[in-house]
Amino acid sequence: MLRAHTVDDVRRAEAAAMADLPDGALMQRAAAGLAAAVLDLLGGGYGRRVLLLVGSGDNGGDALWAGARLAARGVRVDAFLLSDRTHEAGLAELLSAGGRATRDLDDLDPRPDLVVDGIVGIGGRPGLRPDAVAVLERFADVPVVAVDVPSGVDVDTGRVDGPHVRAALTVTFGTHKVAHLVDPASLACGALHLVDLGLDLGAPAVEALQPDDVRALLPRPSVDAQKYTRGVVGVRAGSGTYPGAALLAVAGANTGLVGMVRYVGPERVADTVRAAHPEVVGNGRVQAWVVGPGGGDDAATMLAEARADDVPVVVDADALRHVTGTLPGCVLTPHAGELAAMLGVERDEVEAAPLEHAREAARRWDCVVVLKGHHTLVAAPDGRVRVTTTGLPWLATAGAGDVLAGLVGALLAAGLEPYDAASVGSWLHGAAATEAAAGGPLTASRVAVHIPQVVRETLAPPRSGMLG
Ligand SMILES: NC(=O)C1=CN([C@@H]2O[C@H](COP(=O)(O)OP(=O)(O)OC[C@H]3O[C@@H](n4cnc5c(N)ncnc54)[C@H](O)[C@@H]3O)[C@@H](O)[C@H]2O)[C@@H](O)CC1
Ligand SMILES: [K+]
Repeated sequence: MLRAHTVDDVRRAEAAAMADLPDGALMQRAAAGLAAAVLDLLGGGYGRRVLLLVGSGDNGGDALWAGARLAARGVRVDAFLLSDRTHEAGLAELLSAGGRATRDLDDLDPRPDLVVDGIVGIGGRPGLRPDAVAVLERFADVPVVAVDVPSGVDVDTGRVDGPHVRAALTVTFGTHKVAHLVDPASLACGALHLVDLGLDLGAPAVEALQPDDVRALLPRPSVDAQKYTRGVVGVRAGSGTYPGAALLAVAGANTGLVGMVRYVGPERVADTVRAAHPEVVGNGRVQAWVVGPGGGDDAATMLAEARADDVPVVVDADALRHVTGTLPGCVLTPHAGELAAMLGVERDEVEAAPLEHAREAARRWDCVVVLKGHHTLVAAPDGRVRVTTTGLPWLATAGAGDVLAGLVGALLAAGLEPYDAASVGSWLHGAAATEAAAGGPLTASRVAVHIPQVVRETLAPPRSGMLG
């Protein structure tokens, strides 16, 4: 599991660790990891040129100590000091290693290979001051390595309300922070590299499933499995106007993860579904329903009928408009626009603070909420949040959500808890999209086709090491 903690969590863990360590030991670990990552990115040391942007706090200290290590490896290191206050020991170390420091923009090496953003870290307020904006603009074409977090983002919420750094790589310390995983800040981080500090941290604020976690959670048939014991999922979707949504939701449900798939909808649509998926049968008992894709005016009835069965329901698309009371045990799968309409706010507000809105929705409707986006969020009513880091921008395509709803429904019917069904479904959906795209465009139908292959690869035992 990839875990992200709040600033308070990190401060507490760092204080506990520092009580047992010599002064500055954590900063040395951080700086060593940062310097190694920068050397890796530069492809070597001697002759390379690095510009450090140094703020007043320990984030600047990390940059200076790492800069000293780089200078010792033959890198030309210029430090631009953004404040009258500078980490003194770090600055002295940089200068004695042969680095240079200035407060004058015109004194800087005009052509650095890399900028290191040590403006602010977890102690920073969101936004950047004009001097930081000016230097970033001057070197706008140079890749940036962010120290701990891209300066200017709101570390605990992932909001980006003002100017901020856009990094090619973020080297973080001790644990991931919320901003690394949650949009829109996650979009400013580039690749992530975690340097271990040996911190003892508690429960994370948000987490992201990794292949091992998905492997452990994925349902698989027991040796004496029958189709009914493996779970039956029902899909109520599609209408005369949107027959394709039914096909896609059924495609997402019918990937072999359950024993049986039922479809309930207009006869003409049912014929099309059966023609494409001959295994699919009609109405009957199910362990979970998927309701809403392409439902149009029938969505309210679809939701009421599914709810009458007293099994978990995945509520998607048109059915989301008909959610009234709480839905314990169910899963809502809105995109930002749909969630905004449900909460009575503007879409922009949801996009600016998806974590806050997903959490609020999960609390309000007392169910799991999947807020779809670049990094889809899965929020549980008890406050837990998982972030999906699989997938790619090509997945922003019509019908992809229908496939996801069907897939999550199948995992619910197979017996996963709603939080696991939603997060595992979202993870598989993203991974299947990446396989389907193979570096190029994709369509929603192709995502469904690739799900079994992703399940196969995920279930395969990890390759053994030398001792394995
Ligand atoms: N606490 C620890 O044990 C460790 C901290 N480390 C580093 O220390 C960082 C935290 O250091 P600090 O607590 O000193 O805080 P920061 O260095 O993140 O920033 C705080 C300083 O920046 C100023 N500031 C706040 N917002 C600003 C803004 N928007 N623009 C310009 N200046 C602003 C503040 O006045 C304050 O002086 C971490 O992010 C990490 O890089 C690492 O060395 C690992 C160990
Ligand atoms: K930074």
